[in-house]
Amino acid sequence: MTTTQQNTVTDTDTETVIGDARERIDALDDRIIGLVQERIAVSAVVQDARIASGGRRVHLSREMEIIAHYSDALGKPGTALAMTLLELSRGRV
Ligand SMILES: O=C(O)C(=O)C[C@]1(C(=O)O)C=C[C@@H](O)C=C1
Repeated sequence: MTTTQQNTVTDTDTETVIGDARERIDALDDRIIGLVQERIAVSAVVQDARIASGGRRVHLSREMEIIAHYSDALGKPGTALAMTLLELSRGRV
């Protein structure tokens, strides 16, 4: 096998690895989006119940717990992710 042929095989393998991994990423992203949509719906149940009983939409101490949970698990970007999830779930404050 010549060097050029070896490189061709290697390039094909690389494309297969990348293509397969990207399919898995796309499938994971679909599941993550589904989970985010589910989170938004469950959060609405909590907010609606609180508002119906005379409370407010926003519960800051609970938000601090959620942000801490994400930042403990994922570091500083976890904070941004938690804040994005909260904004998606209760709108902008
Ligand atoms: O856990 C609550 O009390 C909620 O209302 C849910 C939720 C959330 O999406 O996590 C939404 C708004 C509140 O400010 C805090 C948290």
